[in-house]
Amino acid sequence: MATVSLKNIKKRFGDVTTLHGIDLEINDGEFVVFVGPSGCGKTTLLRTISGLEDISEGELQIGGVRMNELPPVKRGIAMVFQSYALYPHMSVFENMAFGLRLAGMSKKDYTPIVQQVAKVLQLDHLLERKPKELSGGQRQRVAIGRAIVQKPEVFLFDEPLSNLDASLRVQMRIEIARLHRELGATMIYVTHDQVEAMTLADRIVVFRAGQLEQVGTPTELYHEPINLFVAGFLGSPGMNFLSGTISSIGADGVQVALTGNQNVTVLVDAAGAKVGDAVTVGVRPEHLHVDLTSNVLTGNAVVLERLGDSSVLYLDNAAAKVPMSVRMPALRHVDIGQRVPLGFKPAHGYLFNADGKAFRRLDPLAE
Ligand SMILES: Nc1ncnc2c1ncn2[C@@H]1O[C@H](COP(=O)(O)OP(=O)(O)OP(=O)(O)O)[C@@H](O)[C@H]1O
Repeated sequence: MATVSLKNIKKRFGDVTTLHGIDLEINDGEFVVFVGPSGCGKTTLLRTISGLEDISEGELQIGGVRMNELPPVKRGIAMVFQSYALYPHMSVFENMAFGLRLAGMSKKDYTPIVQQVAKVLQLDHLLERKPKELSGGQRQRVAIGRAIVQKPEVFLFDEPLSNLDASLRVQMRIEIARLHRELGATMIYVTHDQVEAMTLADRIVVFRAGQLEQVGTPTELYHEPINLFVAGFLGSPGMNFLSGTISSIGADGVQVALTGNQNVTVLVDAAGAKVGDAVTVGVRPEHLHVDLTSNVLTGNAVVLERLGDSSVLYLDNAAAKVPMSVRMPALRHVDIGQRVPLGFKPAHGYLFNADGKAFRRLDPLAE
């Protein structure tokens, strides 16, 4: 059983505290993705789990056994880094076999293991090559293969795909998802890539300044973020935020008077709110449409980005601090400077109080 249990984990570098008491239970076989802004402690936490960094306070258990004092090789984990960290003078075969050889396994015993994993990763025809004779994607497959041959119970990935080009990233992402299914191992994965987080994770952990902000399935975090920070962090382009005050509260939702004489209704549970409260309305770019006549917001087009499969239009709006983004059909044309009215359904809106805490949405998965 490779559960990973973090109990009040703290990490200090000298006087500076980087992790402020992390509590997290990861299930056997679960795929957990860590996300958060640069410097929030994701890599540090991964390194404390692996044993590359000491834990200043708290307890780490893997499979129910305390790991704090054990060296990395005794923890049943393998780590894959962004930089691949392959030995340049060794062949692919030797790189993949390195850990097994170090553990004292004979060549006769490790050769079939390396060959079998190389086959799964489509590296079998490259075993004699040196890392410099490989593409980035092939090198990262060697690094992953080197981890797999050790049959770890827990894989730790630190931005493993960030050095690859876009199409290779997609291929490798699919490969990692397949490996997770086939190996059934527990995986902890750090990334800055929204798509990797949303598609690979059973659960996503959002970090902020050395603390857990929210833990949940990708769907929960996307549709029911607990606060403005999580709402703004997941989604690309990010959620639009519009400031205003509550003008009425009824059974069909909360009405908000937005800056700039715009009135919208958002379908949320208004517990704790009262008329006159300052609030922030959130709307995702994909939920704003030109043909909707409810909750109309009007903006002046400033930039139209054509992405091929769709376009993103940016508009100035009196209630938004930064230009609002709107996902548009690929070929729709909008002139820069044109005034564009956009509506959204009340069920698609989000509402946050003055402290940034989200009100509970009444129909979070509404089409
Ligand atoms: N060895 C170290 N000594 C001192 N401070 C460190 C050390 N390693 C990390 N830190 C600090 O700890 C904080 C967290 O760093 P960490 O690399 O874990 O962040 P991260 O969330 O992984 O960031 P990124 O997404 O940019 O990789 C940073 O402020 C960093 O400067």
